[in-house]
Amino acid sequence: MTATTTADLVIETKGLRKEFKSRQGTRVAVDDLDLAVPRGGVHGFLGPNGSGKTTTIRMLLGLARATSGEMSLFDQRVPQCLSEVMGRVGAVVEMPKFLPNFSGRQNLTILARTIGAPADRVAAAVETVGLTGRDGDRFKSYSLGMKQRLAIAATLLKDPALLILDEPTNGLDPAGIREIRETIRALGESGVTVLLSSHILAEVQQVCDSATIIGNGRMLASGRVEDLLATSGTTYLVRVADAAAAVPVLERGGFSATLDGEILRVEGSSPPTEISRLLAEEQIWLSELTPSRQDLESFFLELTTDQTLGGER
Ligand SMILES: Nc1ncnc2c1ncn2[C@@H]1O[C@H](COP(=O)(O)OP(=O)(O)OP(=O)(O)O)[C@@H](O)[C@H]1O
Repeated sequence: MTATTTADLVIETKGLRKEFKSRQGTRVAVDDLDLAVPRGGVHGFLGPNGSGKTTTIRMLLGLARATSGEMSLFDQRVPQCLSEVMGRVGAVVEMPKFLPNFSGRQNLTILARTIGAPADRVAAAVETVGLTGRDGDRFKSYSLGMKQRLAIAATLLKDPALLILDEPTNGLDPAGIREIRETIRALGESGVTVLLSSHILAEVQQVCDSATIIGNGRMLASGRVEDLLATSGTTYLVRVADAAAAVPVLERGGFSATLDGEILRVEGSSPPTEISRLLAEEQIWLSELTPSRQDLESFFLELTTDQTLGGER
């Protein structure tokens, strides 16, 4: 990861810890977490269920008290300076309470008035989340994905510099998931820093520029997504007409290639464009070249399987 100065960090935690005490004992939900979210783009906060993502977000937003450690938003200590920075932070941690019989637009207009945001932000927010055309429909007629997008639109009314979204695609169908992901991507590109919590590696891979992976409340890895994936040594699935002929070509080029039915599993440290170049030189044309999903996921699993999730300690 390239060196990042504190001033470039929108979110920073140092030694953050959260214990929940019960009659059964002490549950450590967040354990000595150093989180560093750079300014701009989408930062994934990736971890299996129960790994401490929501608890961390709740602490950052002043909704839960940290047992120990330090937190800053925009270089200002929180929760001490929360009132000074909250104007720049939008968050969707759970579905806000919208009025079911009012339209999406009416709900946003009421909210804009309540928080003193200019009325013209409503149309802009509706457009950003892709609800234009449906904003006049009653909230209660919205699909879960539309409700989620309205929740994001509500946070945009105050024109935040940082948007914190906790598992925004949970419970959505594939079309809803795609729409939310596109919205998040667009927000990241527009200059807003987005912290996207997710337990889905593919989601982080598709949407995020950088990511922090946690397991059992502890940081496991952090950095640019492409660097994290490079560490995992991606396997590529390659389909060509004559797979047997392709094996020695790839091996001469420094890759290891194994035949798996009609598909070649190709591994190596060079970029995938090198696979197509080597094969094309021998007049072997690719009909498919895809990163092996299983291997990308196994990286995540490798990091997280030893974690006894949510165990008492
Ligand atoms: N109020 C609470 N009291 C006791 N334990 C809690 C409380 N809130 C969270 N926990 C525990 O802390 C751990 C971390 O939970 P958290 O909700 O932060 O994880 P998460 O990564 O957000 O998971 P999910 O994706 O399932 O929401 C879990 O073991 C959870 O059971």
